[in-house]
Amino acid sequence: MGLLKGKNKFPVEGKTVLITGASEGMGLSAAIQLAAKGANLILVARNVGRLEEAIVLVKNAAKSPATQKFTYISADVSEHNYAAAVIAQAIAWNGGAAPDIVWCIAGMSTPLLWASEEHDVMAATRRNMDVNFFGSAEMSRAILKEWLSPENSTSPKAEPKHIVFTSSVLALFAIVGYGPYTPSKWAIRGLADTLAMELNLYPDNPVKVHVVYPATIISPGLERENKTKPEITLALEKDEPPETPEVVARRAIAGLERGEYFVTMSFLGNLMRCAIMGGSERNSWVWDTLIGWIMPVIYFFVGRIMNQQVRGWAKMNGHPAKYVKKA
Ligand SMILES: NC(=O)C1=CN([C@@H]2O[C@H](COP(=O)(O)OP(=O)(O)OC[C@H]3O[C@@H](n4cnc5c(N)ncnc54)[C@H](OP(=O)(O)O)[C@@H]3O)[C@@H](O)[C@H]2O)C=CC1
Ligand SMILES: CCCCCCCCCCCCCCCC(=O)[C@@H](N)CO
Repeated sequence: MGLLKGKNKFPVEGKTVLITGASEGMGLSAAIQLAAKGANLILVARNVGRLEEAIVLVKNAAKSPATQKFTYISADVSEHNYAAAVIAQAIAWNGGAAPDIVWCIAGMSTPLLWASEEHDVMAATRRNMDVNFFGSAEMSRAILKEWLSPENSTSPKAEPKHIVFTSSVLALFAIVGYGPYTPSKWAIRGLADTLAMELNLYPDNPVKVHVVYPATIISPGLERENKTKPEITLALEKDEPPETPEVVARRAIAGLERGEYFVTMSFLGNLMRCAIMGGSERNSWVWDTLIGWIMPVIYFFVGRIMNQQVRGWAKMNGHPAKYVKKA
Protein backbone atom coordinates (compact mmCIF):
# COMPACT_ATOMS: atom_id res chain seq x y z
CA MET A 1 0.00 0.00 0.00
CA GLY A 2 2.80 2.32 0.96
CA LEU A 3 4.11 2.14 -2.60
CA LEU A 4 0.82 3.38 -4.02
CA LYS A 5 0.56 6.32 -1.68
CA GLY A 6 3.18 8.55 -3.27
CA LYS A 7 5.35 11.10 -1.53
CA ASN A 8 3.88 13.09 1.35
CA LYS A 9 3.82 16.65 0.01
CA PHE A 10 2.84 18.12 3.38
CA PRO A 11 5.35 16.76 5.92
CA VAL A 12 4.89 18.33 9.35
CA GLU A 13 7.18 16.37 11.64
CA GLY A 14 9.57 18.80 13.34
CA LYS A 15 7.90 21.72 11.53
CA THR A 16 6.17 24.64 13.23
CA VAL A 17 2.54 25.13 12.23
CA LEU A 18 0.45 28.21 13.08
CA ILE A 19 -3.32 27.68 12.97
CA THR A 20 -5.94 30.41 13.40
CA GLY A 21 -9.28 29.28 14.78
CA ALA A 22 -7.50 26.44 16.54
CA SER A 23 -9.41 26.46 19.83
CA GLU A 24 -12.49 24.57 18.66
CA GLY A 25 -14.17 22.83 15.74
CA MET A 26 -12.12 21.93 12.68
CA GLY A 27 -9.14 24.07 13.72
CA LEU A 28 -8.75 22.23 17.02
CA SER A 29 -9.05 18.85 15.28
CA ALA A 30 -6.44 19.85 12.71
CA ALA A 31 -4.10 20.96 15.52
CA ILE A 32 -4.54 17.66 17.37
CA GLN A 33 -3.93 15.60 14.23
CA LEU A 34 -0.85 17.59 13.22
CA ALA A 35 0.54 17.23 16.76
CA ALA A 36 0.09 13.47 16.41
CA LYS A 37 2.18 13.71 13.22
CA GLY A 38 5.00 15.45 15.10
CA ALA A 39 4.38 19.18 14.45
CA ASN A 40 5.10 22.05 16.84
CA LEU A 41 2.01 24.22 17.07
CA ILE A 42 0.96 27.81 17.61
CA LEU A 43 -2.78 28.06 18.23
CA VAL A 44 -4.49 31.39 17.53
CA ALA A 45 -8.00 32.41 18.64
CA ARG A 46 -9.53 35.06 20.91
CA ASN A 47 -10.76 33.24 24.02
CA VAL A 48 -7.78 32.41 26.28
CA GLY A 49 -9.67 29.92 28.45
CA ARG A 50 -10.54 27.79 25.43
CA LEU A 51 -7.01 28.13 24.02
CA GLU A 52 -5.62 26.78 27.29
CA GLU A 53 -7.98 23.82 27.15
CA ALA A 54 -7.00 23.25 23.52
CA ILE A 55 -3.27 23.26 24.37
CA VAL A 56 -3.85 20.41 26.86
CA LEU A 57 -5.62 18.32 24.19
CA VAL A 58 -2.92 19.07 21.62
CA LYS A 59 -0.11 18.17 24.06
CA ASN A 60 -1.82 14.90 24.91
CA ALA A 61 -1.89 14.01 21.22
CA ALA A 62 1.80 14.78 20.58
CA LYS A 63 3.91 12.18 18.80
CA SER A 64 7.08 12.96 20.81
CA PRO A 65 6.02 15.08 23.81
CA ALA A 66 9.64 15.53 24.90
CA THR A 67 10.72 17.40 21.77
CA GLN A 68 7.54 19.01 20.39
CA LYS A 69 6.48 22.41 21.68
CA PHE A 70 3.13 24.13 21.80
CA THR A 71 1.90 27.62 22.54
CA TYR A 72 -1.06 29.87 21.90
CA ILE A 73 -1.49 33.51 20.94
CA SER A 74 -4.74 35.31 21.65
CA ALA A 75 -5.71 37.60 18.77
CA ASP A 76 -8.80 38.82 16.94
CA VAL A 77 -8.34 38.08 13.24
CA SER A 78 -10.90 40.73 12.29
CA GLU A 79 -8.64 43.54 13.50
CA HIS A 80 -6.62 45.49 10.96
CA ASN A 81 -2.92 44.60 11.21
CA TYR A 82 -3.43 41.88 13.83
CA ALA A 83 -1.28 39.41 11.93
CA ALA A 84 2.02 41.32 11.96
CA ALA A 85 2.04 41.21 15.76
CA VAL A 86 1.01 37.54 15.82
CA ILE A 87 3.80 36.57 13.41
CA ALA A 88 6.37 38.63 15.38
CA GLN A 89 5.32 36.85 18.57
CA ALA A 90 5.41 33.47 16.82
CA ILE A 91 8.93 34.11 15.51
CA ALA A 92 10.19 35.17 18.95
CA TRP A 93 8.73 32.00 20.49
CA ASN A 94 10.14 29.83 17.69
CA GLY A 95 13.76 30.86 18.32
CA GLY A 96 13.85 33.48 15.56
CA ALA A 97 12.40 31.35 12.76
CA ALA A 98 9.03 31.96 11.11
CA PRO A 99 6.45 29.14 11.25
CA ASP A 100 6.85 26.71 8.31
CA ILE A 101 3.13 26.30 7.73
CA VAL A 102 0.24 28.72 8.34
CA TRP A 103 -3.35 27.48 8.16
CA CYS A 104 -6.14 30.08 8.38
CA ILE A 105 -9.19 28.32 9.81
CA ALA A 106 -10.78 31.06 11.95
CA GLY A 107 -14.18 31.80 10.49
CA MET A 108 -17.83 32.46 11.22
CA SER A 109 -21.15 32.41 9.44
CA THR A 110 -24.36 34.43 9.80
CA PRO A 111 -26.88 32.90 7.41
CA LEU A 112 -29.80 35.27 6.71
CA LEU A 113 -32.18 35.97 3.87
CA TRP A 114 -30.80 39.00 2.03
CA ALA A 115 -34.02 41.03 2.27
CA SER A 116 -34.66 40.13 5.93
CA GLU A 117 -35.95 43.07 8.00
CA GLU A 118 -35.32 41.45 11.38
CA HIS A 119 -31.54 41.62 11.21
CA ASP A 120 -28.90 44.09 10.13
CA VAL A 121 -27.91 42.02 7.12
CA MET A 122 -25.23 44.43 5.92
CA ALA A 123 -23.58 44.55 9.36
CA ALA A 124 -23.50 40.73 9.35
CA THR A 125 -22.05 40.72 5.83
CA ARG A 126 -19.27 43.13 6.83
CA ARG A 127 -18.51 41.07 9.95
CA ASN A 128 -18.30 37.83 7.92
CA MET A 129 -15.98 39.56 5.47
CA ASP A 130 -13.81 40.95 8.29
CA VAL A 131 -13.36 37.59 10.00
CA ASN A 132 -13.35 35.18 7.06
CA PHE A 133 -11.70 37.14 4.27
CA PHE A 134 -9.67 39.88 5.97
CA GLY A 135 -8.69 37.52 8.82
CA SER A 136 -7.08 35.23 6.24
CA ALA A 137 -5.83 38.02 3.95
CA GLU A 138 -3.95 39.82 6.74
CA MET A 139 -2.39 36.60 8.01
CA SER A 140 -1.29 35.49 4.55
CA ARG A 141 0.32 38.87 3.89
CA ALA A 142 2.16 38.94 7.23
CA ILE A 143 3.61 35.45 6.80
CA LEU A 144 4.39 35.87 3.08
CA LYS A 145 6.31 39.08 3.80
CA GLU A 146 8.50 36.92 6.06
CA TRP A 147 8.82 33.88 3.81
CA LEU A 148 9.39 35.90 0.63
CA SER A 149 11.96 38.33 2.01
CA PRO A 150 15.40 38.28 0.33
CA GLU A 151 16.98 37.30 3.67
CA ASN A 152 14.89 34.14 3.62
CA SER A 153 15.75 33.14 0.04
CA THR A 154 17.07 29.59 -0.20
CA SER A 155 16.74 27.62 -3.44
CA PRO A 156 13.92 26.35 -5.68
CA LYS A 157 14.69 22.85 -4.39
CA ALA A 158 14.13 23.74 -0.74
CA GLU A 159 11.16 22.22 1.10
CA PRO A 160 8.25 24.63 0.40
CA LYS A 161 6.42 26.59 3.07
CA HIS A 162 2.63 26.23 3.00
CA ILE A 163 -0.14 28.80 3.37
CA VAL A 164 -3.52 27.08 3.68
CA PHE A 165 -6.85 28.95 3.44
CA THR A 166 -10.22 27.58 4.57
CA SER A 167 -13.16 28.34 2.29
CA SER A 168 -16.43 26.34 1.99
CA VAL A 169 -18.23 24.26 -0.63
CA LEU A 170 -20.53 27.28 -0.82
CA ALA A 171 -17.74 28.98 -2.77
CA LEU A 172 -18.19 26.19 -5.35
CA PHE A 173 -21.99 26.03 -5.28
CA ALA A 174 -23.96 28.80 -3.56
CA ILE A 175 -27.37 28.24 -1.97
CA VAL A 176 -30.18 30.45 -0.63
CA GLY A 177 -29.66 32.05 2.80
CA TYR A 178 -25.88 32.42 2.90
CA GLY A 179 -25.70 35.91 1.37
CA PRO A 180 -23.74 37.44 4.27
CA TYR A 181 -21.22 34.55 4.29
CA THR A 182 -20.63 33.00 0.88
CA PRO A 183 -19.00 36.08 -0.74
CA SER A 184 -16.29 36.09 1.97
CA LYS A 185 -15.42 32.50 1.05
CA TRP A 186 -15.39 33.26 -2.70
CA ALA A 187 -13.05 36.16 -1.98
CA ILE A 188 -10.58 33.76 -0.40
CA ARG A 189 -10.42 31.79 -3.64
CA GLY A 190 -9.75 34.98 -5.60
CA LEU A 191 -6.84 35.84 -3.35
CA ALA A 192 -5.45 32.29 -3.42
CA ASP A 193 -5.51 32.14 -7.25
CA THR A 194 -3.71 35.47 -7.37
CA LEU A 195 -1.06 34.31 -4.93
CA ALA A 196 -0.63 30.95 -6.68
CA MET A 197 0.60 32.86 -9.74
CA GLU A 198 2.37 35.65 -7.87
CA LEU A 199 4.54 33.22 -5.89
CA ASN A 200 6.33 32.33 -9.14
CA LEU A 201 8.11 35.67 -8.79
CA TYR A 202 10.06 34.16 -5.89
CA PRO A 203 11.65 30.92 -7.15
CA ASP A 204 14.20 30.98 -4.35
CA ASN A 205 11.52 31.28 -1.68
CA PRO A 206 9.32 28.26 -2.43
CA VAL A 207 5.81 28.55 -0.99
CA LYS A 208 2.72 26.46 -1.79
CA VAL A 209 -0.78 27.85 -1.43
CA HIS A 210 -3.82 25.65 -0.80
CA VAL A 211 -7.56 26.17 -0.31
CA VAL A 212 -9.66 23.73 1.71
CA TYR A 213 -13.43 23.53 0.96
CA PRO A 214 -15.37 21.88 3.80
CA ALA A 215 -19.10 21.14 3.70
CA THR A 216 -21.13 21.17 6.94
CA ILE A 217 -18.96 20.61 10.03
CA ILE A 218 -20.66 19.57 13.29
CA SER A 219 -18.95 22.26 15.40
CA PRO A 220 -19.70 24.98 17.96
CA GLY A 221 -19.72 27.34 14.98
CA LEU A 222 -22.52 25.35 13.33
CA GLU A 223 -24.62 25.64 16.50
CA ARG A 224 -24.10 29.42 16.43
CA GLU A 225 -24.96 29.83 12.76
CA ASN A 226 -28.05 27.63 13.07
CA LYS A 227 -29.57 30.28 15.36
CA THR A 228 -30.14 32.59 12.39
CA LYS A 229 -30.27 29.99 9.59
CA PRO A 230 -33.43 30.18 7.43
CA GLU A 231 -35.43 26.90 7.38
CA ILE A 232 -35.12 26.65 3.59
CA THR A 233 -31.33 26.78 3.93
CA LEU A 234 -31.39 23.96 6.48
CA ALA A 235 -33.60 21.95 4.13
CA LEU A 236 -31.35 22.41 1.08
CA GLU A 237 -28.05 21.74 2.82
CA LYS A 238 -29.31 18.36 4.10
CA ASP A 239 -28.20 16.97 0.70
CA GLU A 240 -24.57 17.21 1.80
CA PRO A 241 -24.23 15.20 5.03
CA PRO A 242 -22.57 16.92 8.03
CA GLU A 243 -19.26 15.52 9.23
CA THR A 244 -17.40 15.74 12.54
CA PRO A 245 -14.45 18.15 12.83
CA GLU A 246 -12.13 15.12 13.18
CA VAL A 247 -13.24 13.68 9.84
CA VAL A 248 -13.11 17.04 8.05
CA ALA A 249 -9.61 17.77 9.41
CA ARG A 250 -8.39 14.27 8.49
CA ARG A 251 -9.64 14.59 4.91
CA ALA A 252 -8.21 18.10 4.59
CA ILE A 253 -4.79 16.94 5.78
CA ALA A 254 -4.95 13.92 3.43
CA GLY A 255 -5.55 16.27 0.48
CA LEU A 256 -2.68 18.51 1.55
CA GLU A 257 -0.43 15.46 1.83
CA ARG A 258 -1.38 14.54 -1.76
CA GLY A 259 -0.23 18.02 -2.73
CA GLU A 260 -3.63 19.33 -3.84
CA TYR A 261 -4.18 23.05 -4.46
CA PHE A 262 -7.98 22.95 -3.96
CA VAL A 263 -8.85 20.33 -1.36
CA THR A 264 -12.45 19.05 -1.23
CA MET A 265 -13.54 16.55 1.37
CA SER A 266 -16.62 14.89 -0.08
CA PHE A 267 -17.88 13.31 -3.28
CA LEU A 268 -20.24 16.21 -4.05
CA GLY A 269 -17.58 18.74 -3.06
CA ASN A 270 -15.20 17.19 -5.56
CA LEU A 271 -17.80 17.31 -8.34
CA MET A 272 -18.54 20.95 -7.50
CA ARG A 273 -14.82 21.73 -7.62
CA CYS A 274 -14.38 20.19 -11.07
CA ALA A 275 -17.33 22.25 -12.37
CA ILE A 276 -15.78 25.57 -11.43
CA MET A 277 -12.03 25.33 -11.99
CA GLY A 278 -11.59 28.32 -14.31
CA GLY A 279 -7.89 29.06 -14.52
CA SER A 280 -7.03 27.36 -11.21
CA GLU A 281 -4.54 24.51 -10.90
CA ARG A 282 -6.08 21.03 -11.23
CA ASN A 283 -5.39 18.07 -8.95
CA SER A 284 -5.53 15.81 -12.00
CA TRP A 285 -5.74 17.54 -15.40
CA VAL A 286 -7.35 14.48 -16.99
CA TRP A 287 -9.96 13.60 -14.35
CA ASP A 288 -10.85 17.12 -13.35
CA THR A 289 -11.37 18.03 -17.01
CA LEU A 290 -13.50 14.96 -17.77
CA ILE A 291 -15.69 15.52 -14.70
CA GLY A 292 -15.83 19.22 -15.57
CA TRP A 293 -17.30 18.31 -18.98
CA ILE A 294 -20.03 16.17 -17.39
CA MET A 295 -21.00 18.72 -14.75
CA PRO A 296 -23.05 21.07 -16.98
CA VAL A 297 -25.38 18.13 -17.67
CA ILE A 298 -25.69 17.40 -13.93
CA TYR A 299 -26.19 21.09 -13.13
CA PHE A 300 -28.94 21.30 -15.77
CA PHE A 301 -30.97 18.99 -13.51
CA VAL A 302 -29.63 20.14 -10.12
CA GLY A 303 -30.44 23.77 -10.91
CA ARG A 304 -33.99 22.91 -11.93
CA ILE A 305 -34.59 20.63 -8.95
CA MET A 306 -33.21 23.07 -6.39
CA ASN A 307 -34.98 26.14 -7.73
CA GLN A 308 -38.19 24.13 -7.90
CA GLN A 309 -37.69 23.15 -4.26
CA VAL A 310 -37.26 26.82 -3.32
CA ARG A 311 -40.34 27.86 -5.31
CA GLY A 312 -42.28 25.01 -3.67
CA TRP A 313 -41.17 26.38 -0.32
CA ALA A 314 -42.46 29.82 -1.26
CA LYS A 315 -45.80 28.32 -2.24
CA MET A 316 -46.07 26.46 1.10
CA ASN A 317 -44.86 29.24 3.38
CA GLY A 318 -45.83 32.47 1.69
CA HIS A 319 -43.80 35.68 1.65
CA PRO A 320 -40.65 35.43 3.80
CA ALA A 321 -41.67 38.57 5.75
CA LYS A 322 -44.54 36.52 7.16
CA TYR A 323 -42.48 33.52 8.36
CA VAL A 324 -43.20 32.65 11.98
CA LYS A 325 -40.21 33.78 14.05
CA LYS A 326 -38.02 31.11 15.64
CA ALA A 327 -38.41 31.01 19.43
N1 LIG B 1 -19.20 24.65 10.41
C1 LIG B 1 -19.44 24.53 9.13
O1 LIG B 1 -20.47 23.96 8.74
C2 LIG B 1 -18.45 25.00 8.11
C3 LIG B 1 -17.40 25.81 8.44
N2 LIG B 1 -16.53 26.22 7.47
C4 LIG B 1 -15.38 27.03 7.81
O2 LIG B 1 -14.43 26.16 8.42
C5 LIG B 1 -13.74 26.85 9.46
C6 LIG B 1 -13.93 26.12 10.78
O3 LIG B 1 -15.27 26.08 11.08
P1 LIG B 1 -15.81 25.50 12.47
O4 LIG B 1 -15.11 24.24 12.79
O5 LIG B 1 -17.30 25.50 12.36
O6 LIG B 1 -15.34 26.62 13.49
P2 LIG B 1 -15.93 27.09 14.89
O7 LIG B 1 -16.84 28.23 14.66
O8 LIG B 1 -16.45 25.92 15.65
O9 LIG B 1 -14.60 27.63 15.58
C7 LIG B 1 -14.09 28.85 15.16
C8 LIG B 1 -12.68 29.05 15.67
O10 LIG B 1 -12.20 30.29 15.18
C9 LIG B 1 -11.95 31.17 16.25
N3 LIG B 1 -12.38 32.51 15.87
C10 LIG B 1 -13.62 32.90 15.50
N4 LIG B 1 -13.64 34.22 15.27
C11 LIG B 1 -12.39 34.67 15.50
C12 LIG B 1 -11.78 35.94 15.47
N5 LIG B 1 -12.48 37.04 15.15
N6 LIG B 1 -10.47 36.05 15.76
C13 LIG B 1 -9.76 34.95 16.10
N7 LIG B 1 -10.28 33.72 16.15
C14 LIG B 1 -11.58 33.59 15.86
C15 LIG B 1 -12.74 30.61 17.44
O11 LIG B 1 -12.17 30.95 18.69
P3 LIG B 1 -12.59 32.32 19.50
O12 LIG B 1 -14.08 32.42 19.40
O13 LIG B 1 -12.08 32.13 20.88
O14 LIG B 1 -11.88 33.43 18.80
C16 LIG B 1 -12.60 29.12 17.17
O15 LIG B 1 -11.34 28.65 17.58
C17 LIG B 1 -14.27 28.27 9.41
O16 LIG B 1 -13.46 29.05 8.58
C18 LIG B 1 -15.64 28.13 8.81
O17 LIG B 1 -16.08 29.31 8.17
C19 LIG B 1 -16.65 25.84 6.18
C20 LIG B 1 -17.67 25.03 5.80
C21 LIG B 1 -18.66 24.56 6.73
C1 LIG C 1 -22.96 18.02 -7.91
C2 LIG C 1 -23.66 19.15 -7.36
C3 LIG C 1 -24.75 18.78 -6.45
C4 LIG C 1 -25.31 19.94 -5.77
C5 LIG C 1 -26.04 19.57 -4.54
C6 LIG C 1 -26.18 20.76 -3.69
C7 LIG C 1 -26.27 20.45 -2.26
C8 LIG C 1 -26.07 21.71 -1.48
C9 LIG C 1 -25.03 21.53 -0.47
C10 LIG C 1 -24.71 22.77 0.25
C11 LIG C 1 -23.93 22.44 1.45
C12 LIG C 1 -23.69 23.66 2.27
C13 LIG C 1 -22.72 23.44 3.35
C14 LIG C 1 -22.55 24.71 4.09
C15 LIG C 1 -21.23 24.80 4.73
C16 LIG C 1 -20.91 26.13 5.27
O1 LIG C 1 -20.00 26.74 4.83
C17 LIG C 1 -21.78 26.72 6.32
N1 LIG C 1 -22.23 25.76 7.27
C18 LIG C 1 -21.14 27.89 6.97
O2 LIG C 1 -20.34 27.56 8.06
